[in-house]
Amino acid sequence: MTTTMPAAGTEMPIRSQSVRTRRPPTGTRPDPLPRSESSTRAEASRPSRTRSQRSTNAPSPRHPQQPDASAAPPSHHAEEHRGDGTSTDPRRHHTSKHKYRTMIPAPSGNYTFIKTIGQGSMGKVKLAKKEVTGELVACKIIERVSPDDGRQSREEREKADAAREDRNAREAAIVSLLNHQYICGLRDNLRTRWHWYMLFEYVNGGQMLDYIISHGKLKEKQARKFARQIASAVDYCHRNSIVHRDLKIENILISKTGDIKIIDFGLSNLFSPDEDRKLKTYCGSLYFAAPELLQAKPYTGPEVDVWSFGVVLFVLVCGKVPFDDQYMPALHQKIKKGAVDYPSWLSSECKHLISRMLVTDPRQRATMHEVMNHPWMLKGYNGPPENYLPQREPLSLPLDNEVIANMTGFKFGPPEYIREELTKRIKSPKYQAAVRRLEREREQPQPTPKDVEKRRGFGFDFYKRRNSVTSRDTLTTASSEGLPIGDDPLNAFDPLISIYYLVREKLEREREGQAAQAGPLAAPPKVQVPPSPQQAQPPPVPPSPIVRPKEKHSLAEIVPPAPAHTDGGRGTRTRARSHSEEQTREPVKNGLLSPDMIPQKKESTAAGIFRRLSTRDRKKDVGDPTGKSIQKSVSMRAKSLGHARRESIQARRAKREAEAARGDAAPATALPVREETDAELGELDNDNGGETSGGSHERLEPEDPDLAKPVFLKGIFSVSTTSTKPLVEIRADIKRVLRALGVDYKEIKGGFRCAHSPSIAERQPQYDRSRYSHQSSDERRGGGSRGMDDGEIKFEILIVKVPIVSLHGVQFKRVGGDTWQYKAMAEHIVRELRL
Ligand SMILES: Nc1ncnc2c1ncn2[C@@H]1O[C@H](COP(=O)(O)OP(=O)(O)OP(=O)(O)O)[C@@H](O)[C@H]1O
Repeated sequence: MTTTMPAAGTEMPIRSQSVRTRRPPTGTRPDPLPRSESSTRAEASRPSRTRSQRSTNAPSPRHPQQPDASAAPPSHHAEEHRGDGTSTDPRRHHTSKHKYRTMIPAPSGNYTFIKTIGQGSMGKVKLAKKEVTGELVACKIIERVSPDDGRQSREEREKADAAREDRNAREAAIVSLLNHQYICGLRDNLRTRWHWYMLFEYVNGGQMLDYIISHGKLKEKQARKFARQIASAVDYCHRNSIVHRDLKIENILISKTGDIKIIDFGLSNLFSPDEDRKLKTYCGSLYFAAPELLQAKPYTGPEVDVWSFGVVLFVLVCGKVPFDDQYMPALHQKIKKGAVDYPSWLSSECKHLISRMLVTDPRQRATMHEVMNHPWMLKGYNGPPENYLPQREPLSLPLDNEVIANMTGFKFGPPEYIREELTKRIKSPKYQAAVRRLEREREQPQPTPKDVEKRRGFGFDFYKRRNSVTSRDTLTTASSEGLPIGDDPLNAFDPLISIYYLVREKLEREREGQAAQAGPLAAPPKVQVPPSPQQAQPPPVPPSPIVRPKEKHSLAEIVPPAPAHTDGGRGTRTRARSHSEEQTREPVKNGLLSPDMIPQKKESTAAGIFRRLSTRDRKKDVGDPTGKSIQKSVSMRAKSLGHARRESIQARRAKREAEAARGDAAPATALPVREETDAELGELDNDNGGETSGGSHERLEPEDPDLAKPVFLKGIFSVSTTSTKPLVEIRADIKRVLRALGVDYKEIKGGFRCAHSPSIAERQPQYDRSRYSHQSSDERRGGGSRGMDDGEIKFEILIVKVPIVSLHGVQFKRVGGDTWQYKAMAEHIVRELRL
């Protein structure tokens, strides 16, 4: 296929690792510029607006995906003052204590910031509340302009800013189109003169990383549940020609229902099956980066996600990364060699799956199809994970103008050009041949369940190495149907076609939403599309209504007459099965489930997950031969909600008292969920969580009695330890340990906000740019000194109150900084606390 489209392969280089080269302290040498910056020169040279134009801060309402074209990156020397009293001079802006506004006027309504909940290399992530509805969102704030710190010339800064602008627009465009239950959804998107504000659904169950720090590795059954959800989301992306490129444990959050949500599409891009449109940006976290990225080899896309997914899976089941070294060149070598030490207690199936994903030769590496159909993934389920891809038909002419007009954010060019290119692709012999092949398949009689099993790989010998794989079928069979990418006209045939589908589906969703708001009579009936033979999978099920992942489920959909663990049995495209895996598997406890009980069902599901997560095999922890398993002591004390429920409160109390009297460690208790109310969240000061004075001196009782109050547990996964000690003592212990470890802290409501700059000896591999050939996260962001000092980690320690039983728990939450340094510090603190 000939093309001049800049869809894939001509992307902006981004960064190499997000574990994490932090911005160097001001005054260090400038980072080298990303390699392909030249392609954004046109963007960089875009004229800045006049003073009067610039004074209009709030953009006009527009399609959320569509950046505010009027908010062009400002001149670096512009200075002006906004209506909200903050200076818009970039230089002042970066030094001002009050960097960000307290409210943002997004297209769908105003949002008020509550507090900072995360810090990435892009900037801060703040919890915000929509004024009208009270909905909580996570607002990712990305600066558009590098500060003038004297390290780069004006021209260099403008080039870097222009490249960053493209990447931000692409991230916003991609996340606004994705619609998947395991991908964090974009609620709103606003671009002002100085910032992008991306408002995502707030994922409030905590980070997967925190859970692993608290509890150690997961049982394989639990890891499988998460792995299937990750596979579902990744396959959905790949089939839409999108590669994430930054899959890592930090980018997996847990929702309140105990399901995963993938975040951070800041490094994602479109990919093409065409050999001549391979990607060339070497990005992602070093620990999770595929060896071909370290070798700067061009790649198609999906294969690098498969590698990172393999590392994530290893972390889930082992509680540590498979490749680790304090010395970065040695770490590089380990990754390139791909030699992994598998703990003896890992099942052979799990080992085999990971070893297929961590194959250094990308042509030999498992495809998503193989991963999703691997026996380990299928164990306990009737089939591979559902990818929740909507049903699609091949494209035909004429094309929809409205859809084309909304294909923005990817630098595809003007609508007429997109139309022309799409038309070319649809008329191309390759596309037409693919459509004919699909039609032939559809005309064939429905395959028997046995046939389908064979096709889906049940009969595939996963334990035999495939010797005869070609580059093409290895790299391109990301489809869970087994159709090579580039041969399937419906999925990942071409990035332009994929985006056309995604935009069309988004517009349909919006129309449906509007119709639903207008009332049930106005809502058009949903069309039931019979599945194609290709879509039909065993076991055969009666046709069900089409339901999108995020749509409300009818009672019938929520409570299917399916047996437990049946999520995968009906094919990867059968949208009727759009309820979550957990919902499917959760048995109906009695026959009396009524529609108004459905929300409670979700909560009980969450509790169920927690129960399963918490009942880990402690013996296996002890048997970790590597001695590196995370937080052994903590997990040894972990105890499940199931246990908590089974034991009477009185019995537990008596036991605790006896243990306390003996001086034993108190058992950690898995906790029922209680969400913070909006009112509680609102009590926290903006950005400082209600913090008071610095913690350089110890007070047994904080001056503000409110500070001493524990916060209620938020989410379901994060309590690392519990203690029978009085709250005052726990606080004093924490302060003692923090001081001993040289951690700066501030008391905030319910706990401590901490910052620490690890010593050289404490540091995980540091990414010395003079030796590391890839672009850093700083470069991804376009340079500048925003963010934390090199090596600094920020985290919170919250003392949470365990409802029902009178225990307190200590919860850690990374706010920013290197993940693995944070992990090491959190483990150290917990060890020292000896709760
Ligand atoms: N939707 C969300 N809900 C809750 N917390 C979130 C959400 N999105 C992000 N966060 C928090 O903010 C942190 C940083 O977010 P994110 O990874 O998107 O930013 P980033 O600047 O791209 O980071 P990185 O440097 O890792 O690329 C996350 O680790 C998480 O703790």
